[in-house]
Amino acid sequence: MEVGSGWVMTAMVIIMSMLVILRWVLKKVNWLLYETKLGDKQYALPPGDLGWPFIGNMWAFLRAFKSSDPDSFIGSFINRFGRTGIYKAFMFGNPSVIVTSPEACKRVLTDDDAFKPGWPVSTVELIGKNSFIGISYEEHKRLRRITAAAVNGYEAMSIYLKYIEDNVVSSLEKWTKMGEIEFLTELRRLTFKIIMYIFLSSESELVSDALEKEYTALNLGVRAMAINIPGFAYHKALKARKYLVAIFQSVVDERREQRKSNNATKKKDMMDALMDVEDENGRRLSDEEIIDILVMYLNAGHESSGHTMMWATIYLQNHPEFLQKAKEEQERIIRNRPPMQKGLTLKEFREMEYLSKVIDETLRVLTFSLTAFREAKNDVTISGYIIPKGWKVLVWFRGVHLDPEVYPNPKEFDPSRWDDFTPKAGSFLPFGGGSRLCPGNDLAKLEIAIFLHHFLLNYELDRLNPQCPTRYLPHTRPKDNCLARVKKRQASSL
Ligand code: HEM
Repeated sequence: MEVGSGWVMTAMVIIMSMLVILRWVLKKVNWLLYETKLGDKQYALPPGDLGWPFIGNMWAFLRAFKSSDPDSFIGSFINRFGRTGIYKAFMFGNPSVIVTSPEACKRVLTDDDAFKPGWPVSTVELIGKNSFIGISYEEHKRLRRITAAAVNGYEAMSIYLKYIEDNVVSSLEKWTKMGEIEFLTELRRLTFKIIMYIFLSSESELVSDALEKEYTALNLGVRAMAINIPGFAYHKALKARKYLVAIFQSVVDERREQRKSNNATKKKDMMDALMDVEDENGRRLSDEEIIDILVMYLNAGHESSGHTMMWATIYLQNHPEFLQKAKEEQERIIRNRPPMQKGLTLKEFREMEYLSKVIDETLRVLTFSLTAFREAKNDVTISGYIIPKGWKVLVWFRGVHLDPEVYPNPKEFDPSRWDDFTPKAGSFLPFGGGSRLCPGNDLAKLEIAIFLHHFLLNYELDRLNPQCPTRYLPHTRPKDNCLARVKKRQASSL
């Protein structure tokens, strides 16, 4: 009996030792594959670890972002390697460096000589190789100049203000009659309708709703593992892209026909601008190029604004004192309005000082765009560490916005932190920075402000599950998409 248990013990010790050795060996695979070949430079890499073979740190990333504490992912780097603000890791299939300090983020976003876009291949497949994340530096510069002016700036905003306001007002009114709604889903439909109008002059709700559904599937795939097998999110996303491309192709065909028949009375929209643009050799954009730009812009231009509107509403409702202050400002704007004026003006939008702080604070706490991807064009030194040529760089916006050393008590929603406070360079990046700064930032803020203006004055949100847990992938949202009733605000309900 005693001899038998001795054997069992020995076998267990051997198995345990083998497991420990196996773990050690596996942990060294990525180091062997990616670090040793750097020679002496490997010693100047930032601190961190490249995780397991193939999956790298993705398991840890997904585990954290599927839990209630997504920041435990970066937290584990800080705990293990200190607050260096720059860590090596293996993300989305590539050896990478994650930057989380304002200085490093700013440098990566603004140094176009050292960095180029570095989105995962799977993302480029879904958004399009001719979209801004797949084209050359020069081509990006040219297409950006043409498209950005049409969505941002004073002129564009004054053109779209009335359309946005009319649709906000009618949507809010409609929602009060719909009973229980997924507030987020409805906001996304609203913002999608607006961006469809700006780009395609389309007002068809049927087309708009059908496309928006496909975008939901597309976005689920963007943040998922790139497994192209039926049933997986990435596979569904590829199918959604195919469908979107087919629809946009028919829109392009139809527009080309219209233009042939010289329908000159129609207003010019972004589609016309894209069809008219010529490079220095007189070359025009192909259908594929136009379609990829549309796929990208229509996606970027609605998800983010819809989510931000929802969170601003939730945060305000959770803080009656801030809601009251924001409401009073909007009431003041209405009181000071000339009697004959109908609807908001850009001047009034600029006077919404407190609301602007509410929006900035929402953008910070939410950080809709978790990260942006770049790639080092050469060996680059940041904060004394080397980022080797070809390695990906993840600009971790969320890390900057929720860093207690940059924003005390960072998870607390507090618009007053913006009183007499100008964030130092690189520490407030909701729209990114540098040559790829979001071209829709003004438009997004305008949409959100118009929505909050009308919501605060006349409505309230009655959530069915106010304690509903939050999901962080693909974007931060309540699990139930904010199931709620939108009600007319009673005079005494504050
Ligand atoms: C709250 C709303 C929004 C947020 C938080 C947001 C955030 C961002 C961020 C962080 C980037 C930078 C990505 C990078 O550096 O690689 C970006 C880029 C972009 N955004 Fe937005 N965005 C918003 C609204 C919009 C709107 C309304 C539009 C369209 C009208 C838009 C169109 C784009 C495009 C086309 C890019 C790529 C720019 C380039 O690569 O040059 N975004 N956005």
